[in-house]
Amino acid sequence: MLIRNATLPDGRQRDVRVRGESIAEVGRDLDATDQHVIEATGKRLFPGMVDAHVHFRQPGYPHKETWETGSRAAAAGGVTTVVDQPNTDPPTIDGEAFDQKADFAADSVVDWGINGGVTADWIPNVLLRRRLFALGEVFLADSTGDMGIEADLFADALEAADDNDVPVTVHAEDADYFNDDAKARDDADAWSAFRTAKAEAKAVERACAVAQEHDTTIHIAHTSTPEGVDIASEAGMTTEVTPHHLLLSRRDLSELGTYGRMNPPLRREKRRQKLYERVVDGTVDMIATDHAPHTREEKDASIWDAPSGVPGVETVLPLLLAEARDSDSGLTYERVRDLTARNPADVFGLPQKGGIESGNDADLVLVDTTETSEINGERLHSKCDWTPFEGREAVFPEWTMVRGTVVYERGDALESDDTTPQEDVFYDHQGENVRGTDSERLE
Ligand SMILES: NC(=O)N[C@@H](CC(=O)O)C(=O)O
Ligand SMILES: [Zn+2]
Ligand SMILES: [Zn+2]
Repeated sequence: MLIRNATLPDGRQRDVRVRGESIAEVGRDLDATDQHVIEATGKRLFPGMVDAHVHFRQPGYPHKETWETGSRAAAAGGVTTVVDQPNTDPPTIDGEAFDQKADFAADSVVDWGINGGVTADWIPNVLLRRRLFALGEVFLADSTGDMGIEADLFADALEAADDNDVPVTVHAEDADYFNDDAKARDDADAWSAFRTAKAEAKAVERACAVAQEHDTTIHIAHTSTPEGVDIASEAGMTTEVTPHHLLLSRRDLSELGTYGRMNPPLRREKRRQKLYERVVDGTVDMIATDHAPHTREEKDASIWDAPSGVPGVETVLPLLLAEARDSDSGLTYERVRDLTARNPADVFGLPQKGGIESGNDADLVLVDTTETSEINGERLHSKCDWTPFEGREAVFPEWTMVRGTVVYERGDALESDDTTPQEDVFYDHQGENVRGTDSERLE
């Protein structure tokens, strides 16, 4: 197969030859004899996004999301690798729970990794011998799933992970710095007033100090404050930022209500802008969504009773591409590529992912950045039929390919002879564990 005359993120126009599951050649005027040609003139080709932080909710909460619906949403958003977090039921804290989740993940149309969780009941020796993507998110404070842990356990977990060469990701909030005065309020902003920016900064500081004591590195999940990013980056650790912390702030809460409740919470507009600067200038390593779907029924509660979390896996790359279209944002297409593909692949050690280079997996996304459309929650493919980004401009993929197989084609991008609107199409494809296959499972 030959993808002809695509514009790469750095602006070069190239043909890309896909053979089997891999990119065979990137060059100019490649021979198209006997090739299935996909015309890409005037369109941009990106490496598929590696989203290091999603919650696909199976096993345990299939009414919120399943591996089928979550991975379809990923594919429709140009995400070709997802990493699932451990706060499922059962939590992914032992070998059996890992294996059970891996069986569900077989429904995924995109490639995947599974993280292992840390609680007082975890079985490190067994868990760390599974093909884990990483240990984490290790919850330093309670979030959805109530998996918050004590300081001693964090240090033990770091040591165990280090001994097994498994990366560690951390949900860094410290409940000692939550502001109980906010509990007297019942407006949506009370959640942001309660889970303070300081609670994040303090937890990042402590987690980084423990990592340094153990002469190892950690990755801070969903950093929501410039303070948190700076502390982590100065300590030599890596960070991710979510699309909601990048693009939304406390100002949006009057409209979002409990649909804007997540952990860590939305911050003041000033902080959001400083976070954005750090995403632009390279201090932040990657964007990850923390895709955390909950149903409308669950979200329609008081600010203290509603569950924390917002979906994001289908809208992240489309939103970032819309930002990159706007030259005032400072965000370039190359930076978007680094934040969504190259850096997560580097940080988590996936040499075959993250770039349009010969030899890499053919994980590709074709987009037409000359046009935007408005995000509409009901048209998204997650079970969660709402989004905090309703109405925002976005650039959705025309198609998404995972290891050489087109897994998704957007309906209105398909050629059609009549005027009836075409449905989006998903194709059968079995995503693989990016850490290795079942048959290679270590015992
Ligand atoms: N971010 C959230 O607010 N919620 C996440 C858990 C988490 O990432 O902390 C969830 O699983 O719902
Ligand atoms: Zn978290
Ligand atoms: Zn999370």
